[in-house]
Amino acid sequence: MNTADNTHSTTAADTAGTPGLTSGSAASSSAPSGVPVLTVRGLTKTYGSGETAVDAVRSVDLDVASGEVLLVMGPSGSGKTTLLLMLGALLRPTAGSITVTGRDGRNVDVAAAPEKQLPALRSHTFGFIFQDYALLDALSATENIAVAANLAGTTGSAAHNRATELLDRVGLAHRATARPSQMSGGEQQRVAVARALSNDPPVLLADEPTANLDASRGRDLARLLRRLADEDHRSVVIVSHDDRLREIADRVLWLEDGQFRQIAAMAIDPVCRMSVEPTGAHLKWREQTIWFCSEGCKREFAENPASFEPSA
Ligand SMILES: Nc1ncnc2c1ncn2[C@@H]1O[C@H](COP(=O)(O)OP(=O)(O)OP(=O)(O)O)[C@@H](O)[C@H]1O
Repeated sequence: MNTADNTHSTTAADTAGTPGLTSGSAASSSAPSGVPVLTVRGLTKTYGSGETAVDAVRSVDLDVASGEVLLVMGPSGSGKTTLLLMLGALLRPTAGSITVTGRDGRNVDVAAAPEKQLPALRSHTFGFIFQDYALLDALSATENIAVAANLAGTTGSAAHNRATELLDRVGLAHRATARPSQMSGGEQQRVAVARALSNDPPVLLADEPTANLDASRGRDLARLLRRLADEDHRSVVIVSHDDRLREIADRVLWLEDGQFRQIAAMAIDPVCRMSVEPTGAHLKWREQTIWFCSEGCKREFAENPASFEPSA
């Protein structure tokens, strides 16, 4: 990651920070060097109207480069899912443009595309990864991927071969005939990643992909996403609360009230590793202020601070 031509203004190294301390870099939604694949301007989504209107995303600008892993974090209700759904042409924006460059080099404004073009646009441009995997339990791992390949126009033995190849790529060749209910959460999410790759999309969009995985499986999944960006030059956009994903991100952006804000104001709870606002539970330790998401994490830290040191 962070190869020489990836001179992002906010890098994983910048934002990893010391647990409990605010990180030092400002969030940047501007383009890193590299070929832009997604260019977003003035993106806005308002749900409802009149007195009950909710401005979920407010005039957001964003560029995502080829091969870049972008992590969007933020509190619950800040607009992360709304943003991701709009990027993937699953939700119409109220205003703004989303220009995506396809594998053929052509630019399409997803926000302005006619409704009848959207299914084809989605299936050739985006791969989706969801928190709950969204696999069909009546089908085997191979069949789940082959069905997605079918929808993107690859049929018969070609679809089966593609599914087999992708299962191998995510390290699950030996689970080809297993059904989702026979697999662990980590395995199911890997199948979901393979399915997302079935149409060879330039952009992968992931909504809380590690939320249901334990620490080690979450890390494995994060590394897999990083590898797909590096090896295939895919852009990967992840929205998540999971601080572990910072390790593989080229940039971390903080969304709050539908707008990107300075990430410098955030701290990392050293116990649960969540990003937290430096406004609630805290204590002084070794002349530093350590911030927590809750009194529970603060208590846990106070009982044995040394075990939560960065190197622990
Ligand atoms: N279909 C909808 N109709 C009306 N309001 C909605 C709808 N979907 C989301 N909202 C509102 O839009 C805002 C942003 O919601 P969104 O789900 O995008 O946030 P989020 O950051 O993904 O939250 P979380 O982290 O809890 O998933 C919230 O105030 C939410 O209540």
